[in-house]
Amino acid sequence: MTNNTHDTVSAHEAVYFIFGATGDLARRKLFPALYSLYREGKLGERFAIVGLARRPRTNAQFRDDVYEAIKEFCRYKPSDTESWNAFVEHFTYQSLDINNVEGFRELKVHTEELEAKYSIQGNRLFYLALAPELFGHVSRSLRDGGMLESKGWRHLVIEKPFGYDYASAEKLNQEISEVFREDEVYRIDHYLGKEMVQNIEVIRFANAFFEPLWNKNHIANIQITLAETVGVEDRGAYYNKSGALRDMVQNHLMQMLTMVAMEPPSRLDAEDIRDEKVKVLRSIRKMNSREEVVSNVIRGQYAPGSMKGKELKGYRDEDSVDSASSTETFFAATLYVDNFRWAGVPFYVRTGKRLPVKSTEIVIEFKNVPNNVLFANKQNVLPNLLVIRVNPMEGIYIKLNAKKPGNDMSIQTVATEYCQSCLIGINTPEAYERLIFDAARGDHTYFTRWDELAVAWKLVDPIAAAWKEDSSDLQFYAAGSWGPDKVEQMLAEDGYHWWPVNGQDEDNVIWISNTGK
Ligand SMILES: NC(=O)C1=CN([C@@H]2O[C@H](COP(=O)(O)OP(=O)(O)OC[C@H]3O[C@@H](n4cnc5c(N)ncnc54)[C@H](OP(=O)(O)O)[C@@H]3O)[C@@H](O)[C@H]2O)C=CC1
Ligand SMILES: O=C1O[C@H](COP(=O)(O)O)[C@@H](O)[C@H](O)[C@H]1O
Repeated sequence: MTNNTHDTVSAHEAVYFIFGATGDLARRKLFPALYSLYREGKLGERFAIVGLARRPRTNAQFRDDVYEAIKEFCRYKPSDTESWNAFVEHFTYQSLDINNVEGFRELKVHTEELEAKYSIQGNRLFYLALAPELFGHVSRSLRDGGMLESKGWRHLVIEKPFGYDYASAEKLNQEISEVFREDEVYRIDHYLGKEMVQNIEVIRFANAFFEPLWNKNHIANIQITLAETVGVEDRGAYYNKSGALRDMVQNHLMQMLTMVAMEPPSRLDAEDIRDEKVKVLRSIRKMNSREEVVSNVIRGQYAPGSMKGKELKGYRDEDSVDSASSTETFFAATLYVDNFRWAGVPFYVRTGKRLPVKSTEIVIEFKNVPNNVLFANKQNVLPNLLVIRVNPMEGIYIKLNAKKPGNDMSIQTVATEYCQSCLIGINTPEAYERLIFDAARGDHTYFTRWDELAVAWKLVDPIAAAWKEDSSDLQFYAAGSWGPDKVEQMLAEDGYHWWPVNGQDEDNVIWISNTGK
């Protein structure tokens, strides 16, 4: 946590401004997250939520929208009328174009009324669920409209994507930093709000038997998979400019890699943790030429295919996608972290849309024992694995070798699993709940600092530039498959293979698990 972290008890006593309150993110994620926080007592009663967007809405209409959103997307369903009304009366709506400074002056008057009504001491959280090109405008209008003149704190929460490349991200950051200090800015990467991503620190730093092995001497390779079954849905216009590299790799994938690879921070403090993460990003080997990109990265695009018997169209046939698009919907790469701990250890990463399962997993494959007498007997000794299941199933398992009961030395793989989702059910806090809560209490730990973002862009920019030169390396894969064939080869060349994800499993494994399997 940063030094300016607020007391958790009073942190939620604030006015929350949702810019983009009529949009998809507000509906699917933000209103449900706020309701869950409320139901769990984390918002208290001294708070107000102001929805802002251009289209006209009365307070009553807005509250109806919030109701529908929560009914559809929240892990808690709206309670009885009395309790529901007690919650929703905290919501008001103002029609506002972010370019209209006069509208911000009206907002200031409205805000002061709300602060008086709920005894809020001037704490203001501005959540920008808007297109990134509007971030700079909003920041200026907030300042010019007098919205930053309050005696409490002001926190700016910004959605991804933060820029399109390093140059645009830097410009955006410059615009924001004319108005807000870095410690007032909370850049969302919702993967950092996921339970199991945060759990990486505990798994690593609270278990005596992992940390001594967590290095090149004992780890053969690390595999990170972010597989999605969905296609681009109705986001073709955005996605076609972004592709998997900017949509998933520059942010979510890099963030997970840094959590796995970072040095233990000396304190569990936001700045110490983020310092360690930046060091990892700086150590990732850059690809400086098209040749290096082509030999280390595979990009793919889904072609027509099928999943669970359903025919699926190819990416180029999706709405708002151009029919000759070379945008990648799949990315796989071998990355190296060139530092003492990880020298020579391949980090195999892959992400894609229209893959057979929805699953985010991190696999740590340990090296085989140095002198395995059992190998001589052609025994099937598999490497030990630690698997962190991030999404949608949450949990961890380790795979070990044990003797099969009997007279010979046959070997049996045993997997011991902690399935968190099986224990807690699907009602675990959503990433957005944690992140809104942390942003209110001033904890930056799970938000990306500017220097992290800058280095991440500098890593992916050369890849994008190499791809722009020529698209001959783009591979097609059938929707519903595991991506281009070359992806298996990428590991096979190093003598490895991708471990199955999402509970797909090999024969001959005994599970000891709280799933009951
Ligand atoms: N949707 C999602 O799941 C995710 C979204 N994001 C990011 O969140 C942000 C918002 O996304 P999303 O909700 O999907 O986008 P939408 O297009 O659904 O919503 C955009 C919102 O911005 C408002 N808006 C647009 N122009 C103005 C303006 N000039 N003044 C005031 N309000 C304006 C719109 O309302 P109106 O037209 O009424 O003005 C609308 O409420 C984007 O940066 C996106 O990349 C990130 C991760 C996931
Ligand atoms: O940020 C994004 O993430 C989602 C995947 O998130 P998850 O929590 O469902 O794993 C992805 O579908 C989307 O394209 C991307 O913008």
